[in-house]
Amino acid sequence: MHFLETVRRRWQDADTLVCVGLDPEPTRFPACLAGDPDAVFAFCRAIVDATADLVCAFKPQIAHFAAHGAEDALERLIAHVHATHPGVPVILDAKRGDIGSTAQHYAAEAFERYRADAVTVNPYLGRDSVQPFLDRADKGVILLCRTSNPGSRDLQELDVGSRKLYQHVAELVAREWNGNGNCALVVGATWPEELADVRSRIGDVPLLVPGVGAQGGDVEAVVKNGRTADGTGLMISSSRAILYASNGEGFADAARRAAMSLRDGINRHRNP
Ligand SMILES: O=C(O)c1cc(=O)[nH]c(=O)n1[C@@H]1O[C@H](COP(=O)(O)O)[C@@H](O)[C@H]1O
Repeated sequence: MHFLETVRRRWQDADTLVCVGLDPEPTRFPACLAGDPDAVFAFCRAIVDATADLVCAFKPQIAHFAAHGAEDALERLIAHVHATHPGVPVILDAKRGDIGSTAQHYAAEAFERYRADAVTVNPYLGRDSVQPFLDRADKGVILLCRTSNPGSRDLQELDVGSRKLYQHVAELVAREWNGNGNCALVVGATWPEELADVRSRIGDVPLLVPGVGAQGGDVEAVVKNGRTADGTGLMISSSRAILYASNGEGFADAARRAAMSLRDGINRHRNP
C-alpha cells in the first residue's frame, strides 16, 4: 500500500497522530541492557513493541544507528516492524540530498536496503536531487521545509521575492513536486505560527512535525495550527521524551505511558 494511504489508515483506524522517533543513544539505555552486544536492537524493539498500537508511524534516525556501527540493527528493526506490526509505516529519517546520480543510491538505500516506507529528504539541492525519491510513487518523500532548530532562521527565513524561502519550498512541493501524491513536509513544532502559514499554502499535504517533547514545542498549538479540516494531516513526532521516559527495567512501559499521554493530549485538540 502507498505510504500516505497507510498513514491515513492509522490516523482513522488507530485514532493517533503520534510518530515515535527511534533515536538510540546507548549511554542513556537502562542498566538491564548493559553488556548486551545487541543492545541497540533490543532497546528499539522493546520500544516498538510497547508503542506500536499508539502510533501512526515509527521514525528511526539513521545517524543514531550508523554512529554505533549498528546499520544491521536498523535493517532488522525495520524488518521487525513490517513482520510484527503490519500496517504501521516506517519513516527513515536520513535527510538525504545530493546530485541526481548519487540520490538514486540514497533512494535505493532507503527503500531497497532498509525497506523503509518513507524517507526524509533535504530539498535545497533542487528538483533533480529529489527526483529519484519522487519517482517512487508508492513511497513517501518527506521534504524539510521549516526545521525545528533555532538556526533554521539563518537560511529558511530569507526573503526570496514576495515570500520567505521556506514558504517557497512549501508551495513548490505542494504545487509542482507532488505529482505522484507522495510528498509530505517537515515543519518543527517549535514554529507554531509558521506551521499555520505552511498549512494555509499546501492544502491537505501531510506534515511531519518533530519538536514536541525534548525540544519544548506546544502540542495544542501544533494541532490547532497544523491540522486539516478533518482533524488529521499531522505526524507529530517525539523521540527522547518517549524513549528515555525511564532508565529503569520498566523503560518500555514508561515509553508506552509517555506515547499514550502524547496521543491523548493531541486528540483533545484534534477536532474543532
Ligand atoms: O526530520 C526530522 O525528523 C527532524 C526535523 C527537524 O526539523 N527537527 C528534528 O528534530 N528532526 C528529528 O526529529 C528528532 C527529534 O528528537 P526529539 O527532540 O528527541 O523528539 C531527531 O531525530 C531529529 O533529527
